Amino acid sequence: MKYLVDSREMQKYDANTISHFKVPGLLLMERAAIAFVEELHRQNVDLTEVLIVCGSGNNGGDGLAIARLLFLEGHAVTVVYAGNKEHCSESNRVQQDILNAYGISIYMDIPEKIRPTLVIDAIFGVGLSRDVTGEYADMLCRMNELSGEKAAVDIASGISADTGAILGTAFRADLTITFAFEKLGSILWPGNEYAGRIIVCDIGITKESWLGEPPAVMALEEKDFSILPKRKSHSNKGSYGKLLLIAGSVNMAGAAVLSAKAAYATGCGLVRVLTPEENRAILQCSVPEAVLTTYDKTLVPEEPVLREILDWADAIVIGPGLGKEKTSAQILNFVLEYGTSHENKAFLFDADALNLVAEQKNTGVQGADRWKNFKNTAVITPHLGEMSRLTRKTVGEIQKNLLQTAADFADENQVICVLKDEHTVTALPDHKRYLNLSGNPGMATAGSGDVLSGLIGALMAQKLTSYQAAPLGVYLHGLAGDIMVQTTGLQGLTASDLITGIKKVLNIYTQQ
Ligand SMILES: NC(=O)C1=CN([C@@H]2O[C@H](COP(=O)(O)OP(=O)(O)OC[C@H]3O[C@@H](n4cnc5c(N)ncnc54)[C@H](OP(=O)(O)O)[C@@H]3O)[C@@H](O)[C@H]2O)[C@@H](O)CC1
Ligand SMILES: Nc1ncnc2c1ncn2[C@@H]1O[C@H](COP(=O)(O)OP(=O)(O)O)[C@@H](O)[C@H]1O
Ligand SMILES: [K+]
Repeated sequence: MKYLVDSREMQKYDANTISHFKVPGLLLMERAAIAFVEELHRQNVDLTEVLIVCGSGNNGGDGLAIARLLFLEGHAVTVVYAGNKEHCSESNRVQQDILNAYGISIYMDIPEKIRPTLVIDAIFGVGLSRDVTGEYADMLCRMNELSGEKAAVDIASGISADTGAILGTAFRADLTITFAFEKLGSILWPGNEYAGRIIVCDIGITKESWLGEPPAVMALEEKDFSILPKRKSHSNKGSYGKLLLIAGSVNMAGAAVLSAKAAYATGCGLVRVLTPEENRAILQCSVPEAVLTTYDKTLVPEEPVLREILDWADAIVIGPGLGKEKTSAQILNFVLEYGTSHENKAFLFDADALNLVAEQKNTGVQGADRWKNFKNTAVITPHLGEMSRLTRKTVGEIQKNLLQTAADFADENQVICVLKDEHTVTALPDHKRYLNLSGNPGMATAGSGDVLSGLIGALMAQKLTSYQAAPLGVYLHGLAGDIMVQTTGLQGLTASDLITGIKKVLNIYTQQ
């Protein structure tokens, strides 16, 4: 597990290191500058002609210290100060004095005709507090247009460290060398397009500096696969969970097929599919391992039938390709009612199950979102369009604040909200959030979400808690895409490839 920080958290951890652990701020700044310069060398950056633009805060202080180190190594360095030299942080003032003592000039504007091989941006870091305008905006535009590689100190200036939003104008880096922890804004879109390669350097601000208050956002890493269910020799299919998939409609059998295949690929012992009779032939041919219960598309199965198959299951996934017919809505309502009184079952709502809940909620149907009352916290897996219907926010609004939207929904609805995007957010109702770092744009392909719901359902059926299964499933799904894209390429990656990918990833991580 690694942690990702926003500006408030990073500033607090900086301050804790300085005030609680008595590490002088200037020492941290020196370590930051040394780490930055070492990384430039490690990355073989051309240091023939360096331009470094520094602001008046501590990010600028880092920049001034970096300029001095490069100058002392014998490189040609031009230092430009953006802002008011007098209105600066204490450490920034000290760094200015050191440069003056070494006789290093500090210019107030970018010299004409400069042709740098490297442009370093040290104007704003995590202290950026408002839109960049006027001379600062003009300076950033000119820096972007200059020749040479572009490197940002800590975060590209103009990017919100919290949301990744461009606050007015931003520096477009090829490389961001960041300190202590990765900043959320460099990972979230559109900030990720301004960060370039991100390298994290230790400067002595560690977990101790959290003083018991860890960052709210985490990202899973390969070592977190240690909780994946493993095969035991003394076992049978009943040992690996029973998953009920309520999926597929007359024109959407494929969603049920993909979900069921993904669940078996994830090691589920038994998968049963509840689907309209029309899908029988295709399901039996495509997933002969699945058990089927079918219904007449115009007639809801009798209550005892529904109750029997729900009682049978350890985990229930409802939604992939379900359609929005009356029968689908009636089955969904039965499941929502059943869930309120069955705390030993795990539930996942996806796709049309979410669209139906949204429709009912938005037309004022009481209890449309009864998942709020589930004792065993339910998982929901909306993509941005489904989230827009559920929240009545536009996709644009949601994208601007992906983390907060998912977290608010999780809290208000007491569900685990898996908001699917380039970096999927999994928000738990206790304020914990995961940002997924695996996956690739090849996964933006039909059926990819159906694979995810079958995968998470299978993990829940194998007795991972919903809190474990949702973020781990998202991470595994992304890695399945990453492993397959190496042979399929981005365009060629299909949802079916992801199923092969799941097997490959599990083969690697459950044998260790
Ligand atoms: N000792 C430490 O704590 C360590 C910190 N470290 C480094 O410090 C960075 C954080 O430093 P920071 O907190 O000083 O904030 P920073 O990013 O320099 O920006 C603040 C300055 O920008 C200004 N300003 C803001 N927005 C503006 C706008 N839109 N337009 C115009 N001005 C604007 C603001 O002005 P003001 O609002 O006061 O008028 C203020 O002058 C961090 O990212 C890391 O690189 C490391 O060295 C490790 C040790
Ligand atoms: N650009 C991307 N990078 C990484 N993952 C992506 C990208 N685009 C989509 N995905 C992933 O692919 C899946 C798409 O799900 P969804 O839109 O529900 O597909 P479908 O409805 O076709 O099954 C999600 O898990 C999402 O996170
Ligand atoms: K910067």
